[in-house]
Order: sequence, then C-alpha cells, then structure tokens
Amino acid sequence: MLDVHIDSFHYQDQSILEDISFKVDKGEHLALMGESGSGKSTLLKIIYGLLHVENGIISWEEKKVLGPNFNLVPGEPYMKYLSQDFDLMPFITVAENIGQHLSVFEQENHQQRIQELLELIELEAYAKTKVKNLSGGQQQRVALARVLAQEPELLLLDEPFGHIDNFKRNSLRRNLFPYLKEKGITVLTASHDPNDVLPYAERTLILEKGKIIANQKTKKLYKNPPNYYTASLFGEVNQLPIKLLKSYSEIDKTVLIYPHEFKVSETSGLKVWVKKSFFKGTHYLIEGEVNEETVLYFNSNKKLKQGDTVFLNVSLETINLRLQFEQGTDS
Ligand SMILES: Nc1ncnc2c1ncn2[C@@H]1O[C@H](COP(=O)(O)OP(=O)(O)OP(=O)(O)O)[C@@H](O)[C@H]1O
Repeated sequence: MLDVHIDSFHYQDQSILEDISFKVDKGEHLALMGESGSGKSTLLKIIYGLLHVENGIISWEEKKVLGPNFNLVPGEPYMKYLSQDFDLMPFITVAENIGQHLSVFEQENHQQRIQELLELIELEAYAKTKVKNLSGGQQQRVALARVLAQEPELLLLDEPFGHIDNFKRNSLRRNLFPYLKEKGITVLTASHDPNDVLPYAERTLILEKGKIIANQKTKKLYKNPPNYYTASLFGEVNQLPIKLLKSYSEIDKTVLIYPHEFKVSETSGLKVWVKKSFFKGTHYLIEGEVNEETVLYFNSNKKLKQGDTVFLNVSLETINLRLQFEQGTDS
C-alpha cells in the first residue's frame, strides 16, 4: 500500500500542497485530477522522491520512501515515474532506448521483452529508428515502454498521453491500463482527460489549489460530484437552482446537472430558448437560455435553430441523488 501524508509543500514562499493525506491499495489505479497548476505533478514528484518535503511521510508497503536528501539518484527500484519530459536518449534507436532499462541479469530475454513492449506501445515498425527522428507522441510512447521495461510495483504517470493524437490515444489506453491491471501494478495517473480516468481508474482524487477536495470511487464521483469544480473536470455541467427545475420545491439550493441528463420535450417542462448548437459527432450540445438570464447546456439528437423554444425535463431521481451528496471523501 502507498501511504501519503504531506502537511505542506512550498516553492520559495508559495504554498503548493497542503494537508495531503491518502492511501492507494496494492494493484489499485488512482487518478489525480485537477485544473492546471493544482499540484498534480508536484505531488507525483514528491512521491517519486524528486522533491523533498519537510513535513510529511511517504511510505510504500510500510517502508519510508526516501527523498532527494537521502538518495543521490532519485527514485526507488520498485517505483517508476513517467514525467512530462520524456528523458530519452535521442541518438540511439527505439529498441536500444527500451533495452537500456532492462535488467542486465536477464540478457537472454531482452529481445522478447523489447518486442512485447513495442507491441504494447504499437511501435514495432520503429524498433530501429533513432529516437530523434520520432514525433513527440511517438517519443512519449517510447518513454512509456522504458518505465515499464522492468515491471515496477508502483507506477506514476504524469499526463501519459498528453502528446499522443486521439487516433492512437484510444487504442493505447485500451492496451496499457488492462495490461497494468493484469500485472497487479499500482498506478497513479495525473490527467486532465476524463477518457483516461472514467473507464480505468477505480478511484479518483481531486486537487484544487493544492488541497484534496474529493477522494472517491470514480463512478460515484462522476454520478455524484461534490461541487461544480469536480463535475466540470469530467466535462460540461450546469449548476442550477432547484426551483428552476421543480418550481414547487421549497429548498433553496443549486444542483449539478450534466447536459445528457436533460430530456427534451416539445410540450412541457422548463422553457428554454436556443442560442447555439455545437455538433459533437454523436449529438448536438445546445446552449440555451432560461428567463433571459440563466444559460444552460443540454444534449439534443438533432440540430436546433437559434430562437427555437424547447422544454427540458430532468428526473426527480437525478435531483434527489445530487441533493443527497454532502461530503467529498470516502477513502
Ligand atoms: N520549479 C518550480 N518552482 C516554482 N514554482 C513551481 C515549480 N514547479 C511548479 N510550480 C508551481 O506549482 C504549482 C503546481 O504546479 P504543478 O506542475 O504541480 O501543477 P499541475 O496540476 O501538475 O499542472 P499541469 O496540469 O499544468 O501539469 C503551479 O502554481 C506552478 O506554477
């Protein structure tokens, strides 16, 4: 188990992380989400031992992880970190870059392991290509193979697909995350992209301005986000007064409603004037306005024209579910 306690971490006199405390079970996949600058990379760097924390303890399997003040070369043998800079050797080939990270004691298996990793990152055709001749996305895939070369127990991934195009990203995710699960590798993935998180991470931790504001099972967090910030990390979301949705309600609160949770009717419900339609492939995202003041977003199967009027309904079940939510952590 990974056990992280950081009372505080500062760069110069700027506080970056505060009161960070969480555990990750062996074999579990935890996602770290948060807006840019919320401290995700800093947290991964501390766990890996690149940054020293005065007030805090990181331990893996009940053994303290030593930071840069103790380890001349950062990192522990059981842990690997994929940073946003790839740290590759540009003048040697892809296969050689991967081979450099394999154990010298298992020379006879090197070719087979390199081939297995090349298949995983879908770069078999580039085995003999010098890394300097690869695109940014291809280099990121080589960096991924390097951190996996000697299977770590704990893997820290910082935006692992940030440089990779959508076309490859989807198949890589589908290859990589089940592979890590099968091998029982504990994973922490920092990402902005809900597609990296929703299908793969059992639990998600949300950072806002260096503090943990939620740490929950991913599905539960998505279905019941504690606040607008969390929900908006997963995509478009509306924050609306309940009274707007259920006029008889006596509760003076707002609820979070995802665009797909609205059902469009032509006859009854909340009256909305269409302002804009955005084509999203599977549907249209519609920007609408209520009472000439509240802007909201909902999904529609067909394009709607500016000035059209539609009626929106949201189920009582959804509203009740959102109202039940009171706290943000259940680690
Ligand atoms: N070496 C540094 N010196 C001073 N401040 C830094 C340094 N590195 C990061 N910071 C600051 O620390 C804060 C957190 O940065 P961090 O890179 O951890 O955020 P992040 O959530 O990973 O962002 P992103 O998603 O953009 O990668 C930011 O305000 C950043 O400006």
